Amino acid sequence: MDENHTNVEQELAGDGPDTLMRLTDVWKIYKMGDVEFAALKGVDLEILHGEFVVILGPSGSGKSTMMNLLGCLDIPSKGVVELNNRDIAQMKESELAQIRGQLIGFIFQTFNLLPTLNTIENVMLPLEFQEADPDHSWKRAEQLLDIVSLGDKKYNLPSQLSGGQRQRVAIARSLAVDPKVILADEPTGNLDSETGNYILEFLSNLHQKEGKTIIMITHDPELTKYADRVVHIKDGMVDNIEIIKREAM
Ligand SMILES: Nc1ncnc2c1ncn2[C@@H]1O[C@H](COP(=O)(O)OP(=O)(O)OP(=O)(O)O)[C@@H](O)[C@H]1O
Repeated sequence: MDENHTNVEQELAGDGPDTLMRLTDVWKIYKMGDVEFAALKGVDLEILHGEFVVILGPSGSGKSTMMNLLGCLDIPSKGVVELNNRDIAQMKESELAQIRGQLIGFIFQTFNLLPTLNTIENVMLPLEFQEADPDHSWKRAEQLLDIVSLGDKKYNLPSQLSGGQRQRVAIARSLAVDPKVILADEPTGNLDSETGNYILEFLSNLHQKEGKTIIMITHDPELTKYADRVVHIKDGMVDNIEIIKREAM
């Protein structure tokens, strides 16, 4: 087994330190011709394995920029982003792709379902990328659709589902490879409050019962109620970090 392979296996197993991700003096500077814009300005942040962290900030504060770094979709202009103590800027693209495909489940505000694939095909997609056995993928997708109460909508196209149902398909898809981390960008942004609440409770359940690390990005303070910590960001900087102490349930 080569060294890179071993490293990815460790990343995926979550072996090692308590800290899943560490951002140290992270800057992201976008260049538009001669003009530069600093979207993140020296962010320091640690995310622990098994935490539910909400990153909260107004529009333009740098949340999506941060999500791209936490999701290993981008690297910083300055500073270091580490995943299990390894600098992501030093990893090969193939290794980052494997991490994105197996360690992290992504959920987006706009659901990002493929319109020409039906519900079960959308859920199976990440497994197909991992070249999983098709029978196994089908069974796993069926099981996940049952979990999100959409067992009877397997053959519907996304256009034949409500917004809340589409987001439940997207959640089932994000869980297909059983990732350790769920990265959710405004997951309830396009949903009414009742449906949004269902999605939030579902994520909280994944955190409490299955120990998944949940990183959720939002502008809405109402969505912080299940978080262990809330990271407030403002103008590309961490304004403060709030630790939520909940009554024992
Ligand atoms: N590719 C880019 N080129 C130039 N500037 C960018 C780019 N992407 C983002 N920005 C700028 O960086 C800042 C932070 O953007 P970002 O999308 O991270 O904010 P956000 O908090 O996610 O906002 P929203 O809640 O509105 O999605 C904004 O001022 C934005 O205009």
